[in-house]
Amino acid sequence: MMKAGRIRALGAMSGTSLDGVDAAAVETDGERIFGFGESRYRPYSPEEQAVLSAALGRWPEDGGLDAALAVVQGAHEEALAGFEDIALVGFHGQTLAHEPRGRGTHQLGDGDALAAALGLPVVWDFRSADIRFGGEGAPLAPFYHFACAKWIGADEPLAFLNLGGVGNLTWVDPRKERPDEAGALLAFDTGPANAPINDVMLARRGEAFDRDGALARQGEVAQGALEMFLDEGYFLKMPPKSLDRDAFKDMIELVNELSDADAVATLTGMSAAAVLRGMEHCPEPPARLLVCGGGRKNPVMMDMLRAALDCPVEPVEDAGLDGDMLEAQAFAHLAVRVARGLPTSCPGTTGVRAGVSGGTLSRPAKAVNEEDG
Ligand SMILES: Nc1ncnc2c1ncn2[C@@H]1O[C@H](COP(=O)(O)OP(=O)(O)OP(=O)(O)O)[C@@H](O)[C@H]1O
Ligand SMILES: CC(=O)N[C@H]1[C@@H]2OC[C@@H](O2)[C@@H](O)[C@@H]1O[C@H](C)C(=O)O
Repeated sequence: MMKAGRIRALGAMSGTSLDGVDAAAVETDGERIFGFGESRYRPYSPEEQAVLSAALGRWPEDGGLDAALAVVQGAHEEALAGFEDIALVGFHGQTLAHEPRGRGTHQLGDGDALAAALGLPVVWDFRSADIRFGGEGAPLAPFYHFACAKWIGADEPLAFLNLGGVGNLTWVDPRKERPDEAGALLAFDTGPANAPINDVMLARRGEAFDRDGALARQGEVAQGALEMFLDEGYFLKMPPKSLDRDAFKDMIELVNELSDADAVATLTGMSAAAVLRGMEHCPEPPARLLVCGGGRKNPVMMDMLRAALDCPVEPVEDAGLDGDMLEAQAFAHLAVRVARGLPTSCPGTTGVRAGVSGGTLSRPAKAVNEEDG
């Protein structure tokens, strides 16, 4: 087990939107952030996206994943090569399926092979242990959000919202010492965020997403469809709770009869409404809501949140953080926690029975020999 001490770790995240791999370096001891390093975005090509898309929903035992695995490994090797002074890598992998109370969770990726390719120790498979101990396996960024809250000097409760393919919310009390202390964190997936908008944009317009909310701005939210969406049982469940990317795929049918602009406006309204429902679970009103992920660049979605919330709704950049790289940084920070045997989830974040340190550490043969000597 690694001793306490600050190191430069590199994290990689490829999210549910299947757009590419984010890689970012963080100086951290797994408890505190000391600074941020370089970052890189390595997009998936349309061909690679098609291979990954075809693999969504598959489990390791289903087989037939060789082509998708080659895409994930190749893209990560490119994304992670050439960073300087890195001591440890956190490799999230590409989520293909997530059924915490069913078959488990599946992040495609081979940490042994990545460790060998990079010549660096790699922590991977972050979510399985949490599920084995009764947790949702997600979200895992909250322990990093706690460190971010300390880094920005917050002294009252605040919330982080990630608007990726799926949305997730973390309420943080930075007055606590540790993230796994009772009452320090409450986190859960809010609902779909950009995934259904992207799906409709692609099907109807041949475009990957609704840039700057331009189409949603021209439409109106269909209230009937919005109410039917909010009747979903997921919104009645108490947190912690987590979602598969396509858990709400059928919601697209609710907007089938609408014009393109009204359909996209309504899906944008649904994502915002899901967040607003989630905000009701905060133990205390947060002083501010800091938003990361691609959805913070959608002014229509941001304005819907602002119109309904009492607290400021800001992109995380307003607090000096990088909203494109926050999740990649999270897996760098979490990798250090795993190497030190510190928990990466707790009852407040995933519903796991007690704090658990997830993840598997793979060392390249060379590093093992050096340590032995
Ligand atoms: N300028 C923009 N205007 C509107 N939407 C945008 C803009 N830029 C990005 N997005 C949305 O954000 C999405 C990408 O978000 P992000 O990279 O945070 O997702 P992810 O990390 O793949 O998802 P997750 O966090 O669920 O794993 C895009 O697919 C798009 O829908
Ligand atoms: C199973 C899985 O990959 N979940 C992702 C996904 O994308 C957003 C949301 O759903 C969140 O639960 C999680 O990612 C972030 C990084 C997390 O674990 O905090």
